[in-house]
Amino acid sequence: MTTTAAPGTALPAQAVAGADLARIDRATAFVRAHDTRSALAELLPDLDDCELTSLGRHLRLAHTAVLVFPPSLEALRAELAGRGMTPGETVPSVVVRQRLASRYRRPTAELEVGILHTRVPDAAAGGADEVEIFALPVPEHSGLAPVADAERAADHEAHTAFDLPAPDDVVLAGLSALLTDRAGARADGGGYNAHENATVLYFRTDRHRLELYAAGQHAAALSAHLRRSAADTTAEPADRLLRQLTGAWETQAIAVAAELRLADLLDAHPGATAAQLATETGTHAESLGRLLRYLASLGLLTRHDGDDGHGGDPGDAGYRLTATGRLLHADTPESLRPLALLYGGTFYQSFGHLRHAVRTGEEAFAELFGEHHFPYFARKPESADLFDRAMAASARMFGPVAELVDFSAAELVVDVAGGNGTLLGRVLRAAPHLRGLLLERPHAIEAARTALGAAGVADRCAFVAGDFTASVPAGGDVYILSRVLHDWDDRRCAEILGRVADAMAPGSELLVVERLLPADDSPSLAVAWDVHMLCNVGGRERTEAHYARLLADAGFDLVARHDLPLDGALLRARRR
Ligand SMILES: C[S@@+](CC[C@H](N)C(=O)[O-])C[C@H]1O[C@@H](n2cnc3c(N)ncnc32)[C@H](O)[C@@H]1O
Repeated sequence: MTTTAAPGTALPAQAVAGADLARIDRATAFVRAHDTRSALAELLPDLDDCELTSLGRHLRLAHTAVLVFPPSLEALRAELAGRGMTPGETVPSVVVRQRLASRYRRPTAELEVGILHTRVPDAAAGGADEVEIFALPVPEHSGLAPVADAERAADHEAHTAFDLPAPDDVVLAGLSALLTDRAGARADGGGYNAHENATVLYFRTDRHRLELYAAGQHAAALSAHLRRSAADTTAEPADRLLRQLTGAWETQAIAVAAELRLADLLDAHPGATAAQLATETGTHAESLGRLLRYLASLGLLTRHDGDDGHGGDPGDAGYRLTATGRLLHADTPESLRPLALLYGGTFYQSFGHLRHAVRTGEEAFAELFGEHHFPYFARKPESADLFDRAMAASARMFGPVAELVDFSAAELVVDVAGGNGTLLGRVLRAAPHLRGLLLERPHAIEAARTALGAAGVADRCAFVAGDFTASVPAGGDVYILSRVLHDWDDRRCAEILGRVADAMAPGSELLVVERLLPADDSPSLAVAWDVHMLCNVGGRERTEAHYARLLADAGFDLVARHDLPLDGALLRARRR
């Protein structure tokens, strides 16, 4: 199935998508707002002042880069001209084209990626003055819309480039080591470009992709960098299996860090030692030091030797958060702390009974705790609250929904089993004319009312305590089922979809948010979550084709699919 916009949401044939223009504008704004030093500080927040100063001596901000999908290069040039930008000649891309071909298993001939370099008017002094735009034209009916959707969601190719005004092998190797060992970046390939006589090294951080561009050939630094890039996939089988067998230890180490609020403490006291953190948390200093070292090896913290600069006693080491570790901070928007506590707590216990689920096909959770997880959590307010917050923790998945769907003609959106209202809140904030209705089990209604109150939209929202297998409120223009169907087997899904279909008028739209199992062997978080559903919920993850069948049987046509962050997907279905 190709991705199509729902009726009423189609863009004029020759318009560049708003999401692409917004990304070009962000890249341009970055160049306008940053000199080399501030760009390094923003992109590599784990480095201290001294390290940033040293990096700044060797690097110069060169450009920011984005990949966009205009209907044609002419349409893109017209948009850029409107922004006072006149790109030079379009140069064919080799690297990005190749990466897209292997990522989406498409022939390179289908992917005519061009590169446009354009100067940025009013660029900041001491920084870059250029944006590099990779453009893959996606004319109507080209069949490339799914590639565009997936790339817009994942942003694999956006990067910021720095060049080395005075490159040599030693400097390049040292910069590469600093980025990987200290700044939490991963080596992400690179190469020698004989046409330009330049060596390019790529790095990926949790937030972004960086390029180091050095004139000349630096074979030793490049081959060390490529070895680091390949390290993950070339590990010995026994080494890889041993690492996998210790996965449960990682879950527990992270859960203990979350419980002790180490991220909150390290955010307030960067560089704190094990002894200082032990005093704050009332723990055993030497043992906490060993946990901190493990967390650093997992990439959640960076470790700094004591002030003598010669290694010192490990107990004197100070610790700082990486971007990954910061996600455990309790007050970060979209904090993953609740998920760490849930996966290291109740769901950890039930995963210990996975063999029961595999032997019998019944969920291990119910075998261990005596009931299905929804009634179990409902009886325990603290656990129910943790579950709601853990669901909201992956709300990054919902980010693009309000942009992808045109709600302008809708008046009422009904979120069926909307949890604590995170998605509905985002939709209502994005469309101020819209009213919402959230259907939930009685125990979850208060949490939703509070969360939507905090989001400032509760006055436009009705809260209905009910059971979606009995009935779903009628009268909505758009209905949402987010991460609901994966909780149930096909028979129960048919029942839920039947009640939703009963409530909906012909032609109205149903939005389904789920992780989709890939139809092939592509990696996806859905594969692991499918086992989680088996073990803990009694549901399953499904392929797009499987959802299409369930929807069709309940009276819906699946009309579009958009990829979302965190391997999520938005399926758009129309009531027949
Ligand atoms: C996995 S959560 C998803 C919550 C939210 N839609 C989201 O994406 O964050 C599933 C929700 O289904 C709700 N639920 C379970 N059984 C229900 C029922 N019979 N009627 C209404 N809601 C139900 C649960 O309370 C829970 O909040």
